[in-house]
Amino acid sequence: MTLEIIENPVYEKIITDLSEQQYSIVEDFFSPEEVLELRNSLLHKYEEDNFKKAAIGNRTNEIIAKSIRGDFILWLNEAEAAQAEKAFFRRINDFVDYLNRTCFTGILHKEFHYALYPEGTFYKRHLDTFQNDDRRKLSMVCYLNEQDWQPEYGGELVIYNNENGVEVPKSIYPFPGRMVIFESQILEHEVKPVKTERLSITGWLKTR
Ligand SMILES: O=C(O)CCC(=O)C(=O)O
Ligand SMILES: [Fe+2]
Repeated sequence: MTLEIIENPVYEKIITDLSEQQYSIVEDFFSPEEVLELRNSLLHKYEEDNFKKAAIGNRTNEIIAKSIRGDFILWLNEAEAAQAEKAFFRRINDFVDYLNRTCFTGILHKEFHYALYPEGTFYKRHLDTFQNDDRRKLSMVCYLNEQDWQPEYGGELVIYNNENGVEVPKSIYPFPGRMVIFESQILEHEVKPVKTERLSITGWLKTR
């Protein structure tokens, strides 16, 4: 067995960004084909009525709060994943393995869901660990919108970064294939109202 780590430039960029600014944006975590397959899989499952209104709080404290978030979600089960999601989890597992080996992050678990924001919906400013879950270490969001997504469609993710005691909001448009990774315990963020349906896959890497 070899313990050699082959350096991965995309993962290295994420690790550097996270240590310098607590978030990272990468455009090429997945290939355009993988993004398209995930998008098609999401839409297929949504048409089959498998999504449910997202809740606030953890699973024992499910209060549907439309005034806070308006998205519909479907939790993914790795063991029962179809083709597109299998490839997705392979890449995620490879990334987790890399993180654990190079940074000793101690990621043991993960959870991911598809999300669909219908026109007019949003997700108010929050911290992902408010869901009574302090095991969440890193939040990951990959956007599955169509190629021609325009800034005027809204739906930008705004991350509230703190630079030397000053809050600096950072707007990130949900362009297809774009992946945003950030420290779940540190960065508050929100999804601005969308003017057209917005698709993504979102999840958390957890320490225990
Ligand atoms: O879709 C996004 O850009 C962020 C979603 C989010 O903040 C969440 O699901 O907790
Ligand atoms: Fe969030």
